[in-house]
Amino acid sequence: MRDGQPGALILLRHGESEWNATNQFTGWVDVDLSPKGEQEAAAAGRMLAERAERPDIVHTSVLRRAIRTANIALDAAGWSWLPVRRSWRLNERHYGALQGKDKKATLQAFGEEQFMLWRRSYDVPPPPIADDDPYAQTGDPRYAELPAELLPKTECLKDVVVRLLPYWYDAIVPDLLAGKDVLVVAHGNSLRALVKHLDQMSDADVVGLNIPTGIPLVYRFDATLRPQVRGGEYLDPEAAAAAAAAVANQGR
Ligand SMILES: O=C(O)[C@H](O)COP(=O)(O)O
Repeated sequence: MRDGQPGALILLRHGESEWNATNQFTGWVDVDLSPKGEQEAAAAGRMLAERAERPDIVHTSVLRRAIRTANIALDAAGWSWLPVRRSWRLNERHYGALQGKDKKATLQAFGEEQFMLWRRSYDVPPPPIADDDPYAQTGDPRYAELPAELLPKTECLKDVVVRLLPYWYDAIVPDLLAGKDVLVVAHGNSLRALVKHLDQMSDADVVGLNIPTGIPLVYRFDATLRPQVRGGEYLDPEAAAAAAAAVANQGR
């Protein structure tokens, strides 16, 4: 918390999930952290305690890999008592009919161009998931109050920007402008959407942006909420660069 200037924003992608480890498209499927992911979450918490502002409030998606990452990191930092809010608007991008599919097999079946269009293009969503697909969210009680037209069956990154921004402006920006430091624990593509917005990246440039698991990324702002450093500052920049390159190469 600080006087007269916006608080800091700390972004944290969940630790490695079970399906990151097995290289499967995940999206809204509610997989757990892998043992390595639990370790990454604890290490992120220790890094935060040593090198970052203590947040005044924490936000997570409603997916357990983000929720558990936040819990483990906060516990490791000694901050388990912090208030936490959750929203589906911070969820991973819905990966449509690709949810559950092996990334390498998908690359081999559809080729590099189509694979990368689905993974990284700004406005081409994967095919929609069928309601009776075992990896669809049909009947999931956590989305029961969402009107059917808001519950996605697939999303491109542009769709994520559109559903994320109301939460950004209504739930996060007021705290930042009040000088509070905010931790957001979310996902590779929901954080890509947020970083695109913060850095005013072009649709073309965001294609090359990859967010590593478990390494806190800190944004500090000027009075008009423009980032002081474009792209923010990773607390472990070398590890972040290596891990982001590994994310970019998934499937190969
Ligand atoms: O949902 C997923 O599969 C991952 O969390 C993000 O995957 P991507 O890096 O292939 O978009």
